Amino acid sequence: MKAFEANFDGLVGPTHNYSGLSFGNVASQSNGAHASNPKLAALQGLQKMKALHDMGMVQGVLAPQERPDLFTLRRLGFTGSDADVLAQAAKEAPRILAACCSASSMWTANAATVSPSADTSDGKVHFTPANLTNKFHRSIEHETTGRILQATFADQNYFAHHPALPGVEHFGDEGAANHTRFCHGYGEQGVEFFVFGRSAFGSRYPEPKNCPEPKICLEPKKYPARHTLEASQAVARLHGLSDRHVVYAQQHPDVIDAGVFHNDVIAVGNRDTLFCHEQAFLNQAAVKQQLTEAMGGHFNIIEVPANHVSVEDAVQSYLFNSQLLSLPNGRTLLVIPEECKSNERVWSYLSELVNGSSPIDELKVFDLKQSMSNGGGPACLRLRVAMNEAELAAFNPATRMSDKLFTTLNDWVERHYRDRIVDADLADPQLLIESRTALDELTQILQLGSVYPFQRV
Ligand SMILES: N=C(N)NCCC[C@H](NC(=O)CCC(=O)O)C(=O)O
Repeated sequence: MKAFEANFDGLVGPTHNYSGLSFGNVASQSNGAHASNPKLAALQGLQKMKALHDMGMVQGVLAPQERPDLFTLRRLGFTGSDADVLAQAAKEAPRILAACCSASSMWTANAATVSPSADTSDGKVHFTPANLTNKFHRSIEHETTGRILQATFADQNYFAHHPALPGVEHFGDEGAANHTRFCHGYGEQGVEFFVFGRSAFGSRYPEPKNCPEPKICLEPKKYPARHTLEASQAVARLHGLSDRHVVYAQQHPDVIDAGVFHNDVIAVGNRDTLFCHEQAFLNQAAVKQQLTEAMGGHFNIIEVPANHVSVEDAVQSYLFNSQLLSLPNGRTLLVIPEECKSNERVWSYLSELVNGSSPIDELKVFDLKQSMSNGGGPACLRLRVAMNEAELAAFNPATRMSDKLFTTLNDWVERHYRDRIVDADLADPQLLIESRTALDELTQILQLGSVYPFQRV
């Protein structure tokens, strides 16, 4: 049976804004005071989804979340009417209000970890929503994310859904941004590659068996390591993966400290190819060896040297936060953000790459500035789900990109979204009403059912 790798992009929500919420994410920290344009952000995302659909790729849409998140604000003791809760939070705890208004669920690379059915012991596609514990504004996403995923991949004959891991730092899980599934064919047994930033139990307890030596569990010195080895091991266990088809690697602490807060900012993989920076991983030579062996010796590694592209250039341009796609015509495409074009060292490297003998045949550039200004590039915006034909026929067809859905969603954005949001707007009760009205209509368009807390009271 044929199999494909689908991309499910997160639709940018109506409250998309820059609040400087993510310590360790350079773009987020530097753009916190800027006004945002939610309408433009959503339209930019839809453009990319449609372009991939037009190229014959399987493209899906994952709905945004209910923001402002009144449910969480009430859990934190803010009371009264919705307007009272917003006013009280704005007055007493503006940073908590900002965190409850973030549209950060747009970056669906962090929505979950997905294991295709060819890799799992029960032969189903497994989803574990990421608990995203390291950042409060992200830690409130996973329950609704789980409901949206279950409404999108509902058929239990083909899809298995797990709850997020325990919401403590020991099991910090950032989802597919730190996970790559390599394979020789999307429908064949693959190799699942988990990248972690630290080991949570590595200090006082015996080293986890997968930590080859004590020094591997070095802590980053400046920025947080959001994802732990133990979280990755738990997901591999839950998904029923076989040990010899799983490889773990630690993100080099120095690149985390340079702003690589997820592995997909310094590496990307597809089928039998890994495209990464030469300083991405601790013990990179051993990691490459393990991957090559797990892939039966047939594995391409495009390793970018620091003297061509520095880690700083990689973080500034998001060169590796690109989508590495096998097109239906057999060619390999690299989808990159415009920032790659404006960085001359990166652009000259890429020009050599596609004109040389590398597996990458062509480039496609997108303007994703609204998302990029918060540290999210092409790869952040999508969750990859490899499916065979039976699974493709089983997922919610209303979420699959088409000419009709593209028109419907563009019209929906034009009608419901503001084109400017600044901090003060987050407490505006009118924004809450606009957001809920939009999302209620969206659950009809995507046929999701009542996935939002405001629909379930
Ligand atoms: N690389 C991947 N896969 N995802 C990018 C996530 C960016 C997100 N930014 C934010 O959440 C910024 C929100 C703000 O500051 O308003 C984060 O740091 O988690």
